[in-house]
Amino acid sequence: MDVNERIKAVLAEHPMVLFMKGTPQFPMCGFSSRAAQALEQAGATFHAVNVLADPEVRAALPHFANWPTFPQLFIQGELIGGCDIVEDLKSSGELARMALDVSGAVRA
Ligand SMILES: N[C@@H](CCC(=O)N[C@@H](CS)C(=O)NCC(=O)O)C(=O)O
Repeated sequence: MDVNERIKAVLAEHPMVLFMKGTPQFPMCGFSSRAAQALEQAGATFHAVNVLADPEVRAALPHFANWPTFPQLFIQGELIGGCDIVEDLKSSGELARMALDVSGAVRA
């Protein structure tokens, strides 16, 4: 499976995916740490992919998503954005609503 197929497979398997540097428990970059924290504070259940552990995904995702930096949050296969956008969505309450919608979609 090539790297784009692997990215698509992760996005198909998990409704919320955060591509980040490090893990939510051990983030390796402040931006990734803040995005993961915002998701946790919003009550989101998300799948995290450590791009530092997968150089192929790290190199391919900016082209795949047309977004140059990490972290990158995807919801139901669509790019939502990076740390700034995730924090804005959390502050407005929208991230919690999106997380609820996703969990409802999983239950349905
Ligand atoms: N303002 C950005 C900040 C993210 C950012 O600048 N990330 C850098 C440092 S972690 C990055 O991914 N650089 C490219 C790379 O390391 O591949 C956001 O909202 O996510």
